[in-house]
Amino acid sequence: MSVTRLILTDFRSYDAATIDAAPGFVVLTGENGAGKTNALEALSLLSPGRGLRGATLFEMARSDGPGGFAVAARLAGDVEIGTGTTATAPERRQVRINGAGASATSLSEWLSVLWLTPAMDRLFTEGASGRRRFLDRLVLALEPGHGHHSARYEAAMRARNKLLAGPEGADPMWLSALEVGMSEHGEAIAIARERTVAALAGRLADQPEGPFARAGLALEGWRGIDLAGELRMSRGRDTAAGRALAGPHRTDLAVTHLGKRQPADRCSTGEQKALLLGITLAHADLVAERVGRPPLLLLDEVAAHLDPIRRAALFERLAATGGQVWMTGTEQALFEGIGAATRLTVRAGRVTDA
Ligand SMILES: Nc1ncnc2c1ncn2[C@@H]1O[C@H](COP(=O)(O)OP(=O)(O)OP(=O)(O)O)[C@@H](O)[C@H]1O
Repeated sequence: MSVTRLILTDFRSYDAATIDAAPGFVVLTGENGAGKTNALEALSLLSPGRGLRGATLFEMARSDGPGGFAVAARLAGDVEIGTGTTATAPERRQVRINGAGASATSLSEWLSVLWLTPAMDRLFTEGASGRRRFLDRLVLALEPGHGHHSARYEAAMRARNKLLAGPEGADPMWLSALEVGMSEHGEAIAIARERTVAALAGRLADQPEGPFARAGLALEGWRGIDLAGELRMSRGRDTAAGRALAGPHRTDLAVTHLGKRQPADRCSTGEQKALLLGITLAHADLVAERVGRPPLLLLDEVAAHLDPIRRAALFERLAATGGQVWMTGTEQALFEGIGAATRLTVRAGRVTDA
C-alpha cells in the first residue's frame, strides 16, 4: 500500500504542507533541520504507537501553532486515514479511517509501516525495550491483531501495578481478574512473537550472504507459559518491585551475526546497520508474500552511511520489495542510482519538487 498524498497541519515544523507521491521510491532531500525526519515521523504515525521518535503527542504539535496537529494520508485505492490531536486534548490521539473514528490499533489493518533511523544504531547495545518495540512492529505487520493484544495487556498491567501499590491492600478478586487478562493477552503476544521470529529466522537463514548481513534471531527471557499462575505467585515480589516481574514485557530479541558468529552488540557499527537492513528487507519480503501488501518503509539517513556498492545493492533490494520506500538525505546525488522516484526538496517546513 502506498501513500499518494500526505497532508500535515501544525505538525512539528510544518504549519500546512501537502506532499504528493507516486508508488515506489520517494526521496526527501534538504539541509540539516529542514524537516525531513519530521515528514517521516508523520508517516510513522499512520501505524499504532508513538512513531519513529517515540515522542509524546504534545511534542509533535507545532510549538508556535494553536495546539494540536493533524496528519492525513490518502492511500492508493482511495482509502483515507488520519490521526492527530486537538488543542483541548493534546495528549489524546484521535484516528479516522475513511471519515469514521477508529482505534489506533486498527490502522495496521490498512498499512504496515516500518522504519530505520539513525537512533536505531544503538538498538543492539541499549536496553531490551527498544528491541521489543522493533520486534512488535515486525509482528504487527504480519499479524494486525497483535496491536489489540498489546494494548489490552498494557492496560491490565498498569491497572495491576496501581492496585498493588495501593495503600490498603489489593482486592484479590480484582487482582485475579487483571492477572487472567494479562495472561490471556500476554500469551497471545508471546505466540505471535514466536511465529514471527521463526518465520523471519527461516527466511534469513536461506538468504545468500550479501551486502546485508544475515541475522540469527531468538527470543530470550519470559516465554509465555501460565502467566496467570506466575503473577499470582509473585504478588509480594511485584509489590516490592513496583512492577510485574514476569510477562511479555520481559522478553528480549537476541540477534546474532551469522556470518561472524557473533552477538550483534559486539559487531561494528557498520555490521550492526547491515544486520538491521538484512532483517528489514527479509521482513518486507515476508510481509509482501504473506499479507499480499508490502510494508511502507521509512529509511531516515540510511543511504548516506553506505558505500556506493552497498547503496546500489540496497536500492536494488528495496525495489524488489514492491512497496513504497521513503528515504531522506542531505543531497540528491546519494540517490542517483535509483531511477524513477518522486524527488522532493524540503526547506523550512515547505516541500517542493526537487
Ligand atoms: N513541535 C515542533 N514545533 C516546531 N518545530 C519543531 C517541533 N519539533 C521539531 N521542530 C523543528 O524541526 C526541525 C528538525 O526537523 P527534522 O528533524 O525533520 O530535520 P531533518 O531535515 O531530518 O534534519 P537532519 O538532516 O539534521 O536530520 C528543527 O528545526 C526543530 O526545531
